[in-house]
Amino acid sequence: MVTSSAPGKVYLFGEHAVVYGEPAVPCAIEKRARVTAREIDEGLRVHVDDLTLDGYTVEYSDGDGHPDLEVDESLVRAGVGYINEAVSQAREVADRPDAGFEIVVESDIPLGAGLGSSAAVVVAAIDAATRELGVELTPEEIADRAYRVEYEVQDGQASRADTFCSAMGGAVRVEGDDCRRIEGVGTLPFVIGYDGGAGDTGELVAGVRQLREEYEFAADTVGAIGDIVREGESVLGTDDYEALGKLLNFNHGLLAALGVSSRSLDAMVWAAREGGAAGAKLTGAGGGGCIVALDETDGALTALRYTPGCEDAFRAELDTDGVRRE
Ligand SMILES: Nc1ncnc2c1ncn2[C@@H]1O[C@H](COP(=O)(O)OP(=O)(O)OP(=O)(O)O)[C@@H](O)[C@H]1O
Ligand SMILES: C[C@@](O)(CCO)CC(=O)[O-]
Repeated sequence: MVTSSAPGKVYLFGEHAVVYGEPAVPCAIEKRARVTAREIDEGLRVHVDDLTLDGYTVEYSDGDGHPDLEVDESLVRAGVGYINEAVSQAREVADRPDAGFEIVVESDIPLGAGLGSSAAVVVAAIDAATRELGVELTPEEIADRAYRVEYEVQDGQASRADTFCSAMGGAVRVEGDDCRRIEGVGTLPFVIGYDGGAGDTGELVAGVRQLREEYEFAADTVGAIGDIVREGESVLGTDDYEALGKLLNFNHGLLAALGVSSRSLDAMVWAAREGGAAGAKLTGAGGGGCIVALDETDGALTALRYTPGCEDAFRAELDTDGVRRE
């Protein structure tokens, strides 16, 4: 039996624009998904705890119905898809097409909220299942296999950013197929606000695509996000949180212009800024979910906790570890 874990992430800069070949900088955070894999005679049994924040448990096997009636069927179907594909990757890598698995998934990362829950689950699952079959992949190989899973399950709507960041840990830079770790970043005082909701990544990406096709200035806006990322890279590692924060604020404004913010995300961004954060922006696909702020003091955290619509607020340090065996 092998247990592996992998971190979630926030985008310091560049979500959405990364879909059009601009660079992005996601950062791994100390919130993890843990997956345990045990080889069994045949088939696939999966136990999922915390599929929603309310902590339902779902159990299913190949071909079975889904006996848990309390969890939304589409959520279960999507969850099944990620695990099935991750297990297929492990079977292929080990050249064991018929290997059976019992898989247990536990995760601290809210779903569809911009913190990369699916990537963390897939990365941890591939690592645990391959090790259980006696094969050890490098983090880069796991990142590549996990990207193929996300690409498959999300119908081609996936960049390499989430999976590469989760596998490698730390701050990373992704531009098309070019993925690398950014060394020497030091600490980043992330504060996260969560509105309890989620966004539909596919729909939000499609909305930006449409705007980009309709208006040249929307295409320019996407390009300007790329400029912010390039500027941000030169500030990373200097501990100049004020300069970084200003760029976070600018990035949020452009994402809002592209229509991917929401009332509750904007409210949390403003609460964090007024609480003293150096800057704040939505993270991930948007529409609902999480914002990320930079704040060394407790000001933004306290302000978020008193903000109507903010369900949870917490600190999440940069996690320099990527996928690891527990
Ligand atoms: N603990 C878990 N157990 C099983 N499946 C999970 C778990 N966490 C996430 N998933 C799967 O990942 C899906 C969410 O992935 P999605 O890509 O929509 O959002 P995200 O990765 O959380 O956020 P974002 O891509 O905006 O950063 C869930 O609907 C579920 O299918
Ligand atoms: C919106 C997006 O840029 C980030 C979602 O986490 C989509 C992607 O890169 O796959």
